[in-house]
Amino acid sequence: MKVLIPYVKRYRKDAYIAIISVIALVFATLWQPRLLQVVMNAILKGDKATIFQQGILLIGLAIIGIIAGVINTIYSAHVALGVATDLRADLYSKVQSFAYADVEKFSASNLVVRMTNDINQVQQIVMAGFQQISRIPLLFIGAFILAMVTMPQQWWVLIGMMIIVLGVSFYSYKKMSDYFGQTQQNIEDVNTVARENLMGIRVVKSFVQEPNEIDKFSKVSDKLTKVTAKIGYNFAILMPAFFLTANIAVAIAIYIVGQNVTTHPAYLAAITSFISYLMQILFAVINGGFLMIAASRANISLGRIGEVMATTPSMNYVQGDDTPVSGNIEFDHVSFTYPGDEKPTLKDISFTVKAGEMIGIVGATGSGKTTLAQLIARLYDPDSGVIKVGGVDIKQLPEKSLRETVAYVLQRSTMFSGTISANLRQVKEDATATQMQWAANIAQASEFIERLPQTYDAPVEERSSNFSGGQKQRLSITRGVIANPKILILDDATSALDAKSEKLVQEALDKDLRHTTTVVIAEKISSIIRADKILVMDDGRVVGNGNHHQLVADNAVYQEIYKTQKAREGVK
Ligand SMILES: Nc1ncnc2c1ncn2[C@@H]1O[C@H](COP(=O)(O)OP(=O)(O)OP(=O)(O)O)[C@@H](O)[C@H]1O
Repeated sequence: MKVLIPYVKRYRKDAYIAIISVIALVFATLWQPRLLQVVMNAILKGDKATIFQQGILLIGLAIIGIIAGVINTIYSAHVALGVATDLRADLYSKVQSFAYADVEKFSASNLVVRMTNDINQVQQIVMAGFQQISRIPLLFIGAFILAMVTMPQQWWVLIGMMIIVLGVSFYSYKKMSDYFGQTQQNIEDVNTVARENLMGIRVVKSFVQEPNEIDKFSKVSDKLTKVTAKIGYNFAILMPAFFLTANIAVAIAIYIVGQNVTTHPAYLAAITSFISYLMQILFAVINGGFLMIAASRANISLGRIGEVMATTPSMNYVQGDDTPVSGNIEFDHVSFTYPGDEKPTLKDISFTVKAGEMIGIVGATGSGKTTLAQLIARLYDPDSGVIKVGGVDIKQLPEKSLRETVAYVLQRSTMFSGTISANLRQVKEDATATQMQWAANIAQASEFIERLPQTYDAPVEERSSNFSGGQKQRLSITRGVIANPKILILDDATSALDAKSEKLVQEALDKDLRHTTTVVIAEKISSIIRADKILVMDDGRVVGNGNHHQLVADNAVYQEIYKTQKAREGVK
């Protein structure tokens, strides 16, 4: 909970108002039974002046209580909303500072739950805290003292009731907070299964996986139901147990005091007041318990938020001015192991590419092509060796320089929801309509964009679901080339394009991005056949480096790939 203090301090004024108003509310609540007692006594005595005077006071006190309650709710909400908004913003900034590997470590969906569900829990506890935290002890102690003062002879009823009520509550709340901890985990499991299913709904439908998916979902959902039902049973027992205890205490008090009412009529007023205080004590205990449960849930959430906040990004960029670099690439004895893996994925890789050259990367699936490309874009840092871009170690390049130099187009990269132009302007802020057209022409995207009613201002849905696979790839290539990068990496980025379109993209790249170094990862040799240099990868190593003719002549792995594809596709 310490994490919250600096955030609450930012809303100091609202917090003070919330606390002062809650004190006024408690005062009004505690004083009402006392006044009622006075009014009742006056009624019994027929003292009209006191009835009138104290009656007005009673109404005034009730109004103060209502106003204080409203003010407290408003200002508690100000603090809670403010804290949640700031915490969410900080968490989001923190995640933005993460390296790709850090995001992978937590998983994207897990981070989303922390930024939404967990922040929500914290917001609720801050709200409840400012509404209840001072109210509960003040009400509890105040009502206890006033009940004692009102009917000191009934002290044992009060103490007896407190022991039973506190005992029952302690036992039940302890049990319930365990269940609430489990619920949190179960909700997360239900979320994960549902999200995975909905994101992969096409696969689910095409493989007729609905029954299996329903089965998977039912299992996690049943677990959640069971724990929730247990909480329900506990509540079902707890509430009547509380009220039974309170009612027994009240009944005992009435029985004992009732015997004296005929001789001491003032006891009637006192017992009314005494019962009100008993109810207030009960209210304090019940609310205190709920607050404890909410606090333990929020504590779990705060722990999860704190874990993200305490993570130091595994990659840092040097600060400094934008350093323009050329499109040369150099790998010098680079090896890389994925975090958590034992064996390296890339082993001792060395090669150089001159600015403006085209380099192809081929190799069996899983041989490390994408991993190598990711290292050029510095999504990961190598375990050993040096990667240079434009002659500069990429670890010495400010992030902005690297991003401006290297554009990375993935096979399944999606656009952000918004419009096509907004996506392009994320890469090149000041992109003009002509520049967008230029980029779309290269990617063979202008034809379908210009057929859309709003052309470049056409909407892009979440995960670009309103575009076909081929259109998504063309849009991604458009985004990749819009800023005229020094290095363009196309990671299987034309796989969904027909042969004719792919050829047109290649020709446009050759013509319009003549000075750009192009790194093309492809399954098909036809996509890289014209490259200045082709790297052949096998099990994390570069086992061939040359142009197509050289490799066909002397590289066994390349010959094998070429032969297989030639037979299948008729590659010349
Ligand atoms: N994020 C990751 N964490 C751990 N291991 C990974 C990760 N990404 C890839 N790998 C592993 O690294 C190896 C190389 O993967 P990579 O994606 O670089 O191969 P690739 O040659 O591009 O394959 P493909 O042609 O199928 O795309 C594989 O064995 C893969 O399982």
